[in-house]
Amino acid sequence: MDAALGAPEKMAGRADELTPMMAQYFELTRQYDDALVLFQVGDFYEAFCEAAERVARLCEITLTKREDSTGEYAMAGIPIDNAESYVETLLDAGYRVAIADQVEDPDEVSGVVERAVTRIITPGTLTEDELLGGAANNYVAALACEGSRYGLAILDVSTGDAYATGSDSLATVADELGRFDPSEAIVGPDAPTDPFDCMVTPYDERAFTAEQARERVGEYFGPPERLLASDAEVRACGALLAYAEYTRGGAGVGEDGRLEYLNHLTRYDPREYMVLDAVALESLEVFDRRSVRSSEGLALIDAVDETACAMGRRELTDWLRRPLIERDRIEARHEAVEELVGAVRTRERLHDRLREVYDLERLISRVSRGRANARDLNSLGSTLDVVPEIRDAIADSDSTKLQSVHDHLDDLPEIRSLIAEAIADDPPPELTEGGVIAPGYDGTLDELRETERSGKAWVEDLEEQERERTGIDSLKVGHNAVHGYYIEVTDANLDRVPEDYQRRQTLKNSERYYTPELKEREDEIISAEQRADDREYELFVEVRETVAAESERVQELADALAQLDVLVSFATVAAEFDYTRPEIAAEGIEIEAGRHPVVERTEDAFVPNGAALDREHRVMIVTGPNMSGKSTYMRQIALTALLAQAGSFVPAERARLRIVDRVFTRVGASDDIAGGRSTFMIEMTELAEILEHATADSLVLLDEVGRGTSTTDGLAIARAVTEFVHDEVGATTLFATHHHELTDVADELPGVFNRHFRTSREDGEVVFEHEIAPGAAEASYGVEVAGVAGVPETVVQRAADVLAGETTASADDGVPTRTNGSGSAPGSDRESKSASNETLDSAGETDAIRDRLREVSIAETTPLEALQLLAELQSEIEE
Ligand SMILES: Nc1ncnc2c1ncn2[C@@H]1O[C@H](COP(=O)(O)OP(=O)(O)OP(=O)(O)O)[C@@H](O)[C@H]1O
Repeated sequence: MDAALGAPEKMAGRADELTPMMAQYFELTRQYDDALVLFQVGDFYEAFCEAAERVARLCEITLTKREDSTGEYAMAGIPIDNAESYVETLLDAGYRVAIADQVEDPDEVSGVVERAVTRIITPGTLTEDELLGGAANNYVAALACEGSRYGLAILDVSTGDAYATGSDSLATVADELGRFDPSEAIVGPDAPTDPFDCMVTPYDERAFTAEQARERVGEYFGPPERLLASDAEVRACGALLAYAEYTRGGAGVGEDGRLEYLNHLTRYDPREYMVLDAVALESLEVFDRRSVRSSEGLALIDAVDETACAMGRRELTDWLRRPLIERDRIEARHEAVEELVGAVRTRERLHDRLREVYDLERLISRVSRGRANARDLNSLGSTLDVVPEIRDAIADSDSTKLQSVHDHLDDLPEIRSLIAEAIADDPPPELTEGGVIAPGYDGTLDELRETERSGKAWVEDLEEQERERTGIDSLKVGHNAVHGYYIEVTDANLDRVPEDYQRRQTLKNSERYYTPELKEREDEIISAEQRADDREYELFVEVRETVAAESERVQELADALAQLDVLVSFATVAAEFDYTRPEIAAEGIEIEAGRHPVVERTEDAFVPNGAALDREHRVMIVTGPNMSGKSTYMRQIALTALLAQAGSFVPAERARLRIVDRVFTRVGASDDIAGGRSTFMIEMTELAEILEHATADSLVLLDEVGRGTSTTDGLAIARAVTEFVHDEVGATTLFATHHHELTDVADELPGVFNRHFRTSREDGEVVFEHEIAPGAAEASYGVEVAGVAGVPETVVQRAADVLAGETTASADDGVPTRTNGSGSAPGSDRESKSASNETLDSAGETDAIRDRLREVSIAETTPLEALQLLAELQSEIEE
């Protein structure tokens, strides 16, 4: 157990003697023993004992100590005003943070102020806007297991987005987690933690019991069996709701403990969407640009994001993460986009209006949690104000999708006018200091403000009056926070001070007075002001509760606006970058002049390429030198399918696409040095996954499979995989390879065909044309590309010599030779130059090295070990 968590040992020993404040701290640390308790003492959040040491070290703040009659305790304090950055540091270090606020006004109690945990901040349940990076969703997940069935629930506490799904396969659960990428997870008893890539903690087992879970799900979403498919799902959902309530620590939770803004759950079957596992999302660079290949930091989402509001951006993320597989739904989106592409003015108007839309999902969540201020309500109000115009703009649309959005655009008229009438125009962020309620909304408040105003006006006139009465021209009337109103007279005029003046304060060169009447007015002003402020707060809370009661309608509106924003965004991108509406077909992938949506933005002269695959031509072997464009081409086909199924138009002149159930990728291996898995091992694991799960409806991208091992093994594996994919799986497959021998398979298997990337030579240099053409490439040009990439000339020349020598030598060795069309490498003019090559002929040495290499088990060798071996072999040769 981490010593920084739970009740400090030092206090446990003398629990009965602790001062009342420390006793409170002790009790809270005992109760919230899985979180670091930050305990409010005035303007600071304090931690004590081991927790203080940990906080001080992590947050780099000074460790002090507190001494009282019971002893000395280490103490570290975080200033409340900028607690966020410190809390973030603690979360990053893997802690949950329980915030224990003072829940009583210290001025109003004698003795120790009551404190309570008002929220527990955890990575997956953040709602503090400052800590949430921008518009993106932040998810917490729960996994439960019942027999062989897994149930997964996912929730964004800041927006109320909730999902549930289930499967018999842990791999499917892992794929779904790959889509959502949660930042925290809780797991039920018996549920595995290995599919998670985030902070995972077991949580109170009781919350996972069927009985408790069923009850809780019922409270939020109605009868569980109407919504969820298995007990495992119910248990995951119930536990997740319990956890979300727990982290709210009672604040902003309804009377019955409910989080009122959570009232909609999307239950889906993983099979309702195109499956995109974490490997595919990463290698296609859908959300993050991780590899060095794609240019200038753009991911797919950046290339197609013209959304106007934060909700739209989140919705777009969701559509790209879960592309559809139902033809009708896909075509409904295309139809809407088509209509918006054609209606330029409407589209622009919609975009402009949507920019005025605030993040309703987060606003309503703040409203329900009792954390919204008057500015938030005004933001909600101004968003509702633009809804009628948005609704009008699509009122006459033909598209059924736009019509359905239209029907959900409810501007909540009563809430809109309530906010307009009740909330002041430019309110302060605080709620207790007045200025939040508009004049005219409440008679009592207006009277109080009038009393305050007329009192102040009387005071303002007083200076002039008293100057006249006393004849003292320099007399001043002023106010300060400590002494209130006063009349100030300089020492030179003290002899003219009237009798009814009573001394209030003596300054260096003057005296300050008050009169009984001034005092009376002052009391009136203060009391009216105080009562008005209290009244405002009371009214505000009433308004906020009325709005909270409509959270479900606000969420529906938010959802409609978000969908519209994505459709408008797709249409804007389509118009600006010349995308076309894909035709959804029963069979085949036919693309004319297709482009890579990201690379085309950064490559000045992007060369469009087509593709034609169908049942008779289902496996395309793509050859061509390094850098000729193979990877770009394969990804562009997958991205075209993904975009089309997300509902977007696609970057091509024409596209006819079948629906794909899953995209598999095995492209570019990255070393997993920390995990101790070799490149080859990763490659084979991913390959195994593909071969096991791909179906005839899948799209499979294989990039240089078999690269991490010897040429012979690599070729053998590549060939076997091609045959298996062709014969057994039947998936539409693109296979980029440097094994030219693989292109021979096209002659043997009917569904396999060759394409290559054209290159030409200009002044002895390779020129990449980036154009795909029928048939196989002639050779790989690897050595020339090394030259283009800046490898020193001597090395390139040496490589050219070795290559020529090897080609000759290998024929004698029985190692497979290149069998491209002409039977000789395109650099055949080099062969004569390297006739005197000496490297590969000292037989004994070569044999010894070969033997050692043969003994190496590549699958079990880490990159570091491989480097070591290489170094040893090199030194042997040198000796
Ligand atoms: N159709 C195209 N038009 C213009 N430029 C392109 C095109 N396709 C690719 N490129 C450019 O060529 C570069 C190399 O492309 P890519 O990585 O796809 O080549 P490759 O053949 O897969 O290389 P390797 O065999 O080394 O993996 C890319 O960075 C890209 O900028």
